Amino acid sequence: MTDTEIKKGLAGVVVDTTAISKVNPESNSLLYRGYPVQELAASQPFEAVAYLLWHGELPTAEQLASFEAMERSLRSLDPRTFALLDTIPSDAHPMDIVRTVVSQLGTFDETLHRPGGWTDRELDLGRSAYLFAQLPTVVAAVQRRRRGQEPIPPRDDLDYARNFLWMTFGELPSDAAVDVFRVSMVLYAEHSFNASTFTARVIASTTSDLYSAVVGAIGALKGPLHGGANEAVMHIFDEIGSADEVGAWLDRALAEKRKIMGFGHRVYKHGDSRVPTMDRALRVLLDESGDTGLAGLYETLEREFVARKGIYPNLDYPSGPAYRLLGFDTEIFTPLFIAARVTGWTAHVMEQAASNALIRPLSAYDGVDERHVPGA
Ligand SMILES: CC(=O)SCCNC(=O)CCNC(=O)[C@H](O)C(C)(C)COP(=O)(O)OP(=O)(O)OC[C@H]1O[C@@H](n2cnc3c(N)ncnc32)[C@H](O)[C@@H]1OP(=O)(O)O
Ligand SMILES: O=C([O-])CC(=O)C(=O)O
Repeated sequence: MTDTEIKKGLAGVVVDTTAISKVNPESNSLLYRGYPVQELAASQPFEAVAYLLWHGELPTAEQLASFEAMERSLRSLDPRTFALLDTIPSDAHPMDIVRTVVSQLGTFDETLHRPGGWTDRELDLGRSAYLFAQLPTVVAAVQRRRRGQEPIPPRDDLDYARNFLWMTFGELPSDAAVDVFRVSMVLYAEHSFNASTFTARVIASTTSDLYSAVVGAIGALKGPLHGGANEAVMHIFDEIGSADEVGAWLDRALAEKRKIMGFGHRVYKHGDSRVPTMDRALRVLLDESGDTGLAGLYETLEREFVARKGIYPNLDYPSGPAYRLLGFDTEIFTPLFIAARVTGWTAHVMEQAASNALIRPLSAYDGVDERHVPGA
């Protein structure tokens, strides 16, 4: 061992600068390119937020129209993607399926077939738009396949949020419900150096390509300590059953030292900046559905856990029940997070490339002392 101070999990370590988002735990705020996320969630289509993250400015009306037209033109899946989906076990986890498809999309990109141009910004903007447009079609197809349903082709008369829901369910919910979905996408889009974004930046730092960075980021997002928590929240709800059971369930879970999914955060210690906005959005769906059982469970678990531990919900806590009320399978919740976060990941890949240094920290060795192979 050396005397070097080890920051396990890189907690509190500042590894680089970023101009993409600012997470401020003191003021409980989150800015995308300087704009409070709440203002973006209240006013912007998700397409405009993607554009903002990549370009640094909100689009003009003309820029938005041209970006939307491009996005709509890139939505259809290649027949080879359907063929790939047919080879994957139908009960494979949707995160693994989406990760595999993104990997395949990288192989379709002929600009990557030879070294050179792997980190070109103009090409990366095109690749980012392509993934942004393809992921809803992929996730919707994966959701439908789980239910034994045929995929529904994209509709270029619908915006991102409406088209996503249309391709998944073959019908559109109320405008209020569509808006809840749009808000969730905006809130999930970006969050500085979280584990999956950092993974993407590590991969980009080797001057590898953007698809490889996104595939790695998906792997990091899958874990329940990170993005997988929105799925895990609903497993916990299903395990508890009803509000009446919360107290006894929580006592048992805490005695067993279980982590309660959807609570806690590495950076925010007084609550997640995005939760009030997502909580209001969830309440729209709870009111629409009249599901008092789910509302009671959601409120009681939060109240009882905060009272016992003083640890607050993160974004995954209200998002889980919101996605259930929108009609998605629990295992599709984290793929929805992928579709949103691909905007932030790719913005970070381009930022890393623009000012690159190979990311390669040190470790302190604590294994056995030097020894020798007998007879060598
Ligand atoms: C979009 C996102 O990725 S947000 C995060 C989503 N993840 C989750 O919701 C999973 C549940 N939460 C957690 O596991 C943690 O809060 C994390 C991983 C998110 C952040 O954790 P860290 O900053 O590493 O803190 P750490 O896990 O060390 O927790 C500190 C203490 O609070 C406790 N704690 C933190 N979160 C929780 C929780 N959800 N349930 C129970 N105890 C918790 C820990 O057990 C630990 O207690 P101890 O000091 O007595 O050992
Ligand atoms: O910032 C983090 O560590 C996790 C998180 O909330 C996110 O990625 O949205």
